[in-house]
Amino acid sequence: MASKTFEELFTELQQKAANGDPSSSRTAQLVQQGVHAIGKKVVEEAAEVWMAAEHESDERTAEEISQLLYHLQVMMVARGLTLDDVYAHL
Ligand SMILES: N=c1c2ncn([C@@H]3O[C@H](COP(=O)(O)OP(=O)(O)OP(=O)(O)O)[C@@H](O)[C@H]3O)c2ncn1[C@@H]1O[C@H](COP(=O)(O)O)[C@@H](O)[C@H]1O
Repeated sequence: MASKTFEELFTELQQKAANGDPSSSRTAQLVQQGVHAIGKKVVEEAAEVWMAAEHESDERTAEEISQLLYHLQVMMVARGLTLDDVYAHL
């Protein structure tokens, strides 16, 4: 059972970006650093997904995918995109 849905996480991240303290919120910290820093994390996490899928367990692969999805959501928030903006292309 998921502890939160993709949509619930996105709403939480929008709130953290708007009101969060960068000293305690990873999201607020990343948004403050900007799209260049967030982009580097997206690429890093994508590579970790690839390596986990080829060489590690299902659990580790799922964990890396969750971290990639988190950083993609942070990028969306930093760019002011909504979930609907992305869903329109799915
Ligand atoms: N789902 C996540 C999540 N997934 C991944 N991460 C971050 O991504 C990191 C994983 O990347 P790495 O393995 O590269 O970790 P790292 O080496 O410590 O990262 P760097 O300092 O090198 O960038 C974790 O340490 C977290 O900082 C997340 N940070 C927050 N969330 C959720 O986002 C919500 C808001 O969190 P805060 O903004 O921190 O309040 C909460 O529900 C959190 O559970």
